[in-house]
Amino acid sequence: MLDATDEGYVTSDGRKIGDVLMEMKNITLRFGGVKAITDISFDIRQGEIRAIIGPNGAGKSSMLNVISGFYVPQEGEVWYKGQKRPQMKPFQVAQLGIARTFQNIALFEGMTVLDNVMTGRLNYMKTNLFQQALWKGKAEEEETKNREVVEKVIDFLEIQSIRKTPVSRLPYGLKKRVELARALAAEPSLLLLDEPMAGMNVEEKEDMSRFVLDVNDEFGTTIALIEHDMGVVMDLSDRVVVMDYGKKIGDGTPDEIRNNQAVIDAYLGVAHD
Ligand SMILES: Nc1ncnc2c1ncn2[C@@H]1O[C@H](COP(=O)(O)OP(=O)(O)OP(=O)(O)O)[C@@H](O)[C@H]1O
Repeated sequence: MLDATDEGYVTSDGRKIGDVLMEMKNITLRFGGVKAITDISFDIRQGEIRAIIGPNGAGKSSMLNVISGFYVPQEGEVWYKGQKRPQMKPFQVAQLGIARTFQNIALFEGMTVLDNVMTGRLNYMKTNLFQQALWKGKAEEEETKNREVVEKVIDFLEIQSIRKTPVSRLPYGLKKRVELARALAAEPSLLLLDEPMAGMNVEEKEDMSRFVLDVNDEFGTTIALIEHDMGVVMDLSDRVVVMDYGKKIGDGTPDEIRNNQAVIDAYLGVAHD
């Protein structure tokens, strides 16, 4: 077991993981008669890479959607930065510094890579057209800052050469990287990745894994991800939550999860009581 105190813990590769950033407390989510999540609690700590895994239909996407504010659970509480988060719309959650990517790429296909990444700055564009006319200086300052962040992200994710290319012309793996760039442009405190490697070939998966690790390392961004590829999850994550039929059946380091009998049974399809 990790010796996670209130102040955090140190990973096997020597990274310092800090205080609790987000805490899910006794979350239950139902769709009519279907219980997608049953009484699940776990936390996400500052600076860590936290995975949520589980077989098909386990409730992973539902959980990610609760974190992002898209679904409101019938029971339980979401705590963020030490405060109970009230019921919020997804755009308000985004304003709290939580950005996400989607399982099915959700980019503006007709727009260039640069323009797509710029949309990640929308929450920072405070001046409207009227204000821009009145305070040209302020609007220019804002624009400069937005461009700076966007260019930094584009450099970081090595997509300079395609910055003017319409997204529709890009191969799948690069589209996924542009989605990551857009989420990063928001300078999130918590980055949610919904199956970042889905549909990728081995080389694309290796690239994406490297970028996820680099983002965490370079910007200190806390990352929560759901992913089907077990190899990727075990390599990338500091701690893993395992769900099965809407319940939490495991929570720990990749090594602990590998040796957890309930997890092994769930993946082998052992019958439930
Ligand atoms: N919008 C919805 N309406 C009704 N039922 C839903 C809805 N979304 C999910 N469910 C049900 O909730 C359960 C959990 O689904 P969820 O998509 O969260 O699982 P998952 O672990 O992400 O699955 P997968 O790995 O296949 O994407 C499933 O039984 C699913 O059918």
